[in-house]
Amino acid sequence: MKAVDRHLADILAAVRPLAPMEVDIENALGTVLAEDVASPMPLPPFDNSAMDGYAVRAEDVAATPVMLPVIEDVAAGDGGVHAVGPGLAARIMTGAPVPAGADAVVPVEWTDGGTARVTISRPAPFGNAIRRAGEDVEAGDLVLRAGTRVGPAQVGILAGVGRRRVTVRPRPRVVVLSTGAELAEPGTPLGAGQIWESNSFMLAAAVRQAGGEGFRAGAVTDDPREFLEALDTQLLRADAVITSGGVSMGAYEPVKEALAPLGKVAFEKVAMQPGMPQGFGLVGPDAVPIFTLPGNPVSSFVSFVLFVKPALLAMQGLPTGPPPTVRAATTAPLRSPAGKRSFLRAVLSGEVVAPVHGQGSHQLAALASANALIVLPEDVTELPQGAEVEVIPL
Ligand SMILES: Nc1nc2c(c(=O)[nH]1)N[C@H]1C(S)=C(S)[C@@H](COP(=O)(O)OP(=O)(O)OC[C@H]3O[C@@H](n4cnc5c(N)ncnc54)[C@H](O)[C@@H]3O)O[C@H]1N2
Ligand code: MOO
Ligand SMILES: [Mg+2]
Repeated sequence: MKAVDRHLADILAAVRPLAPMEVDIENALGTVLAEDVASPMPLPPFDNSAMDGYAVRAEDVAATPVMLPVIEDVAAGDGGVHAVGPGLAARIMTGAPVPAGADAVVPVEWTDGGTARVTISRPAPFGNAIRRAGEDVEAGDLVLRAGTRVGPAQVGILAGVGRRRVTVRPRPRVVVLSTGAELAEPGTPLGAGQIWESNSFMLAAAVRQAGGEGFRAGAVTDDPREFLEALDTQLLRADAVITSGGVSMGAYEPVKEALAPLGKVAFEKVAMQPGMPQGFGLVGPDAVPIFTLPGNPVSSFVSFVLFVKPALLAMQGLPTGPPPTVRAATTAPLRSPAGKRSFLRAVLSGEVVAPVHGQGSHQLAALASANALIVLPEDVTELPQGAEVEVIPL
């Protein structure tokens, strides 16, 4: 059997970051920046008021109460603003440029709110309520680095430095193709021997959570020709393909039967539980990565976490590798088959981790009740309650 680490290493050696492309910042959410972004100018670009009030010279309001003539109103967006001379004030609004000569803003609450003249009841020290040019960013400063995942705040600063378009690595478009004659669409009635199809929904959601766009291509039956036709069509829009089912030792294994003869996908037994039957390769004229995951729902989920997600991160130009782990003490004794790495579904809370009831690779409800995977190494078969274990938070 192939080692888990070897299988991941082979996959990561074969996948490449997607080509960068320019997008409108409105479509940048969730992508990864492929360029460093600098600000062309200081932010704020000019000294401006932090409050609604009066722009004054601090020395003129050192002794209060004091009455000052108001020379004009300065609103946010005003251009040619007059200087504030000694003994004068300008009524100013939040975000408006601080007039030359003024060095403090008196909030309106400390005044009588006058328009022709204002009486100020409290001194405002030098610099009061003034936001200085360049306080956030100096001209030329990097505000975002290549490799940053774009969230709402990153979209905001892109706009804030005047960018409309930005170069990113796109979200990988991943087609999820399920196989199995027994599969019925959720929301439709079940026939005899049928179950509702869940893997394509779960895997498409996992793709989205990993920064990609997941497309469900629906389920095909156990006919390898039907599978190949569906694959051919889907390859046109896919940066990667995930299949579920049809890769084990049965008489009807459409994925294996269709792809094995083409010699592009290596079907292997990986030394893990669940998720032993695996396949990976590059298919079609564009050498699109394909992950052929086992059909048992928990097996396909664990396979995604271990192999597909790291590959999707690499395709987005992000640092990648095995899923990050933490350490915790198990609340129950644990068992694992010799020679296989086990991934037990568990609930992690702080320093302790409790395996959930139902560790079968078909037990999707048990998976849905878990928030972590306990990792038991290949050479471990038993651990007592309280032992420290490695845990993958989900
Ligand atoms: N003789 C052997 N039998 C099996 C072996 C083996 O080594 N020797 N391996 C077992 C293991 S481990 C796994 S995992 C499964 C993998 O099977 P396949 O990848 O071929 O998947 P299927 O046979 O199509 O389905 C397995 C199981 O999962 C259910 N399934 C499949 N697709 C979906 C879906 N989209 N949504 C919900 N459930 C799905 C399917 O009904 C089966 O119950 O093989 C073992 N057998
Ligand atoms: O390895 Mo299968 O993936 O246990 O159920
Ligand atoms: Mg099978």
